[in-house]
Amino acid sequence: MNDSPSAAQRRPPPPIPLTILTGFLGAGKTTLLNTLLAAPELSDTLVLINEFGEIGLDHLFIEKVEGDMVMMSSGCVCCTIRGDLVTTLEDLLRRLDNGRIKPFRRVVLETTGLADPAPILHTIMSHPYLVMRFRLDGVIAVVDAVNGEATLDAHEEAVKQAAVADRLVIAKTDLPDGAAHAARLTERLAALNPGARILIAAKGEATPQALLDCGLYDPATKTPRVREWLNAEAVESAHHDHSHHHDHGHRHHDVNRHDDHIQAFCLTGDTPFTPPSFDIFIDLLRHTHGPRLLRVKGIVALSDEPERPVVIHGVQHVFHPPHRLDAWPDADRRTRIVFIVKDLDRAFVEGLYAALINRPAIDTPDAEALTHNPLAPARGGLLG
Ligand SMILES: Nc1nc2c(ncn2[C@@H]2O[C@H](COP(=O)(O)OP(=O)(O)OP(=O)(O)O)[C@@H](O)[C@H]2O)c(=O)[nH]1
Repeated sequence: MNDSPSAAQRRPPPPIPLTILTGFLGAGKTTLLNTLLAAPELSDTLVLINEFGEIGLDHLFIEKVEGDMVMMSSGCVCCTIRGDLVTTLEDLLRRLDNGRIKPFRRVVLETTGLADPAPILHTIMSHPYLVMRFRLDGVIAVVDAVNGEATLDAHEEAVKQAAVADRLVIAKTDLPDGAAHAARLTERLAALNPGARILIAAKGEATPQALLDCGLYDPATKTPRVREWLNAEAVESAHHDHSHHHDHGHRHHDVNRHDDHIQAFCLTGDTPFTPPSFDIFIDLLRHTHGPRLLRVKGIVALSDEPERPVVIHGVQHVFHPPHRLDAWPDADRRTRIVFIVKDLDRAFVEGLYAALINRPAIDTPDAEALTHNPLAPARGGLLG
């Protein structure tokens, strides 16, 4: 049956994929963007530049479109965020819906080199309208092989940028200084963010195919790609390697090193949560440790419908509305949640999980105590 025009008009348009391109000052973000924009996959892309201070992109611009909008030599439209990200995105959607702007199919948001990407992810995910219109496709962080290690030592923002990324692009390995540092930098980045793929720009690895559509949904088949998105196996095996190094004293914990405040781990468990205990798990985590949760992604087994897991995605205290899948993506039926955290003890998260699935442990409240706590957050949480 055909939809009436009014029904078709009421249906919200498919969400637009939004990629966040980050990396420290001078790392090579614009250079990478220029290369990517030349590819047909990025035609009809809207580029948003969140510049800090002076805009050094004049070489990209050929034609003024309207206000802050410019047409770039690639044919893509570019806009500079001068004020608020939400206002800019809302304004762009209005212009798109009114046909006052060249239609775009994808958005790339280049952050300032000094940006902590977590609040940007958080802003988009927590906005009731933007979360419907945009689909967070992925975070790409560019790291400069020449200065990368020094930058990671000196700037916590750079560590956070690398830690929350889905893809890490190492630039400038074509320079002798860069080539010399590439192996050590790669190792450090892999320890910091074991779930992210590392791509070397000078080897031509940073292609649109490798960088785009790395979110949860495959836009072509419209099926979830949980396994690749989580990359939980990589996070788990990196944790084992890391413990091994600790056991042998090869790597020393340095409280002043930014990397040592950030860790990635995967919580894995066979026992499903009950829906109320899962709500409490997330509520307690975000209320007690919200700012420490740089990124949380997972697939979760719930006891009400064990064959239909829930996918979660959170940044700080904001969580995307959980999404029920029709089935498990593979034979593995375990809950797997990848945590990228700052100054948060893995044992706390594991203890909370154990308590909520009723695995007894010394000095840990059981699920009954947590779910029937009169001080616990009221119902109506993530799962309603
Ligand atoms: N040799 C070499 N130079 C590069 C590479 N990537 C970037 N550069 C150079 O590094 C400088 C900074 O690159 P940009 O792409 O402007 O870096 P950015 O991260 O956008 O910089 P900001 O916007 O200032 O934060 C430029 O001079 C680039 O030409 C690379 O892979 N190899």
